[in-house]
Amino acid sequence: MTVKTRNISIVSSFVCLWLASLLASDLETVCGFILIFSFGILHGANDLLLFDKMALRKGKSTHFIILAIYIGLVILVFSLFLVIPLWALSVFIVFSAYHFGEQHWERSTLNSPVWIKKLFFGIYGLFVLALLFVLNATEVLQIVYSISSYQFSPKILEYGFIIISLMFLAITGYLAFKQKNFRKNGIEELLYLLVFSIIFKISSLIWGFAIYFIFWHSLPSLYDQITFVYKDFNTKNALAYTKAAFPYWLISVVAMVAFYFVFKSMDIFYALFFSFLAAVTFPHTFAIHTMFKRIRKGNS
Ligand SMILES: CC1=C(/C=C/C(C)=C/C=C/C(C)=C/C=O)C(C)(C)CCC1
Repeated sequence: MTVKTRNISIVSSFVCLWLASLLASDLETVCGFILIFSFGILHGANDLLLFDKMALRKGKSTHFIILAIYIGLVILVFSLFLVIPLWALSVFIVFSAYHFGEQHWERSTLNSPVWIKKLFFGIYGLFVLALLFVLNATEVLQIVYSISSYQFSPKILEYGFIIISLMFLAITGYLAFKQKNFRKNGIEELLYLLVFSIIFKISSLIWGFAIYFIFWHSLPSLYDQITFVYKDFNTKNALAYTKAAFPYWLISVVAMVAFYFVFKSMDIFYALFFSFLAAVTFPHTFAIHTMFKRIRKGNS
């Protein structure tokens, strides 16, 4: 994250927190979905453009091969949510955690072996998600039930939170001990975690998730993707990115709205929505991971 995007994230979070104190929880959820459907979906809608840009061989046939693999993967993951929902959900949470951690920490100079960095990205993301889940346990378990038909006790989330917190303490302790760079930003990062906890505690699940997902993940990611594809971030390039993403964004939003109106049940909608999010998240995580690798190598 750059200093500029981070400042935007901090200010927007406090504005949303203030909104949370004004809005009824149902309205918060509607606003949360509006944010997720706008910037959230947009930040993943150009994965095909990224894959095309990063492909070693360019051309129409490469584009169609990438498109076919992409569609195949999305259908496969979506189907896995129907057949083995708990496994699919667990893998989705681990992938998402890594993806959130990578976006948050990619720009900081951690001089550790690659595997420690990767482990740290994953544990950091898991810690943020565990905070969100444990502070909104009832709502989370209800959605997990609509996805998987398993009714877990809130204790599971509490134990999960304790285990992940211990892992997080161990790895941050190790990095703080080993690295001056890491210690330098430590207090600032801890304050962000405190801000996330307050947001997750005060907001409803979807609003809390949307605040983190949009302002701490999607907007910084959009900034990185636009800079990577068009070499510079400005209004013209942001518009070009949005134009390229528009057809994919529209298909996703129309599909989600159709799900809602066809099933007219919030439970089924949640199940379909998170399965859909997971299905597009797998190729997205891979696209962004490859993009960061290229940026580090200095060739885009
Ligand atoms: C909030 C939430 C969940 C997890 C969502 C996650 C993990 C989303 C990740 C999205 C990503 C990584 C998008 C792409 O960038 C559950 C457990 C499904 C159900 C309860 C509510």
